[in-house]
Amino acid sequence: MKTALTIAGSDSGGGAGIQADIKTFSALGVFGMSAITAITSQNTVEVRSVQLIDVNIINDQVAAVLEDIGADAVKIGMLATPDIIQTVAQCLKKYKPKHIVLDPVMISKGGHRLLEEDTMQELKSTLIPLASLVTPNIPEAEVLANMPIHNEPDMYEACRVIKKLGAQAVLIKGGHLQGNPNDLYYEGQTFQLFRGERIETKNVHGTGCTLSAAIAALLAKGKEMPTAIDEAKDYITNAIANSLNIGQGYGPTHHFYHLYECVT
Ligand SMILES: Nc1ncnc2c1ncn2[C@@H]1O[C@H](COP(=O)(O)OP(=O)(O)O)[C@@H](O)[C@H]1O
Ligand SMILES: Cc1ncc(COP(=O)(O)OP(=O)(O)O)c(N)n1
Repeated sequence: MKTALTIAGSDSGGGAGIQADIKTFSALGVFGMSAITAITSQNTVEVRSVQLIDVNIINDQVAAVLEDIGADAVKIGMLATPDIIQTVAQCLKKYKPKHIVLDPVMISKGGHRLLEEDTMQELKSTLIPLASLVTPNIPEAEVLANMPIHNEPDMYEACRVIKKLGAQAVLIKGGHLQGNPNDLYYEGQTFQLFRGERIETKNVHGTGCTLSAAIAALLAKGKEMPTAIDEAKDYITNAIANSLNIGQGYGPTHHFYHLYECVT
């Protein structure tokens, strides 16, 4: 049984964060474990409050898991402060997991900041260089690349800029652009565009979390990076197509166990 550890925030609404990650790991046949960095009180409409977890508790969660069980892949989500980023980076340097997928969560779909202002530089200098893959959406890529992204050609330039921050590879997700949601992968030599067809739905809460968790799970299962991204793209597309109409706002993308057959 392959294992994956998510180091991220808790979403009480169940659609994003460690809840989305664990559901995705399980749906893809990987044993999921979690180290919680923040407790968020949220639903499909809003984030009502956030309680950050003490860095010593974050460190202990990661150490407890990696010293006993280990992890074939690590997925990183919401890390709200420089101290939390430094703590997680120290753990990654100590335990050296083979695959590290970093989803640079900054703002929730409902517009709530999940990353404090002074944390961006720490993310760039301390954490991104440790990542096997960093998976920004368009707004996050604009911040990381310090440039506007209006179209796919801009995505190519932004990939080059973000790659220079030190990650082994970059995947800029195209869902926030007009037109089809194509995602662009760049590992420093060549580009690969993973094409999608837009599904008209408001139920896109947690799509980024779910995609990065699916990539981590598939890497844990031994898939090469482009294959992992390709199969994770199929997974998230199916999840969106089968998403749940629950709550008043952005519904969650549903995690079907039968999707497991779609990507194996
Ligand atoms: N309406 C949609 N239909 C199909 N795929 C989508 C849709 N919106 C986003 N995606 C895909 O879902 C994943 C998450 O993308 P995106 O929404 O851009 O990131 P985030 O959820 O982090 O904001 C990407 O693979 C993207 O191409
Ligand atoms: C605890 C927590 N982590 C991440 C998010 C981001 O989820 P969402 O707002 O749906 O954005 P994407 O996952 O689609 O990038 C969150 N809301 N809460």
